[in-house]
Amino acid sequence: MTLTPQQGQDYLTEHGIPQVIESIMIGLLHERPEDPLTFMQSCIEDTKRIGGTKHVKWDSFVPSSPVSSIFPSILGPDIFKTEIPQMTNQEYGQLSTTDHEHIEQEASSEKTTSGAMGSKTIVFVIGGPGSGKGTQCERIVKKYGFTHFSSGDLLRAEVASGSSRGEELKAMMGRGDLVPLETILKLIKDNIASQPDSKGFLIDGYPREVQQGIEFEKVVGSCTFVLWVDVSQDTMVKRLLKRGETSGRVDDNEETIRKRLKTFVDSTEPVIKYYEEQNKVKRVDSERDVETVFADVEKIFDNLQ
Ligand SMILES: Nc1ncnc2c1ncn2[C@@H]1O[C@H](COP(=O)(O)OP(=O)(O)O)[C@@H](O)[C@H]1O
Ligand SMILES: O=c1ccn([C@@H]2O[C@H](COP(=O)(O)OP(=O)(O)O)[C@@H](O)[C@H]2O)c(=O)[nH]1
Repeated sequence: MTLTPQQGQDYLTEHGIPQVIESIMIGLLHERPEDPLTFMQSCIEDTKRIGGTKHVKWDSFVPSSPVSSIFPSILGPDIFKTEIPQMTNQEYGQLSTTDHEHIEQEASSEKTTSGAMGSKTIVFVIGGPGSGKGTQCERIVKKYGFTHFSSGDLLRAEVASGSSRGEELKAMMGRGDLVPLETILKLIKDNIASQPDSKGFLIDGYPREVQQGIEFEKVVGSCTFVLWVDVSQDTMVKRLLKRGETSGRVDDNEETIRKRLKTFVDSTEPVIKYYEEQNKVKRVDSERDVETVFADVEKIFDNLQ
């Protein structure tokens, strides 16, 4: 069969191949491994594990990314005639050179947190919007004394602080989009570092996408298990609309709720699959009343003691 150049290009683009190859090249340039073939092989395996080429970002194969902005310029913007893949929400590309340098410094200092975590318990609490994550976390904190960080609350505090990023973050959250990985990871990492005596951490509403989990485990520490607060979409919508009557949240409205549910299905459900493959997921059925759900949560945490 004869293949026109256009058909060839379409085939590659449809399967997300140029982005993956570019990302692998960026990873190779950053890491310069002695055995590049093994490195490339593990990038392909990672791509399969995170659910396919569409989940690969430009810095997916760069440990403690983001890296220096020199990489895109080394490769040139038109390799394979595609755009250089940007970090989530194209945020990285919009930052200034000074921001890039600052983030790079932060990324290297992030590596130090990892050792300090030792064998502390880290629980990722995952579930759709309004599934009851915060409600169960509150009870876990009371009974088991863990330190609770809600990623959404950290972002809302950042917005409320009036920082320069606040308005941008507010707009992203108002649309039900995910904020850039680096932003939320830095907030969580700094908060964890501020609690050196904690016996363990509940990270509520994070990771929202597989790459967030991978980066967290690289720079902070290994996740002990994932608590999956599972409930139907109908129930989530009902609870969120009810919460919206008093929460004052910009995203507790029908249109944004629909978008958040889609983000959950597209980006966060693969996280559950990723950790299920590592046998790390503990599911609770949150369709029932709060105390009945918590009775199941207690069984999980009692087993940790
Ligand atoms: N098991 C439950 N049964 C009924 N309502 C619940 C239950 N769990 C949480 N809620 C209510 O649903 C809403 C969303 O819960 P929340 O904990 O804020 O969810 P999330 O943190 O997952 O967004 C809140 O108004 C909460 O009071
Ligand atoms: O790691 C995170 C956590 C939250 N968000 C943003 O914050 C919003 C609210 O998140 P939260 O966890 O507070 O709410 P939920 O939707 O789970 O009730 C999300 O829709 C996202 O826009 C994000 O981008 N990354």
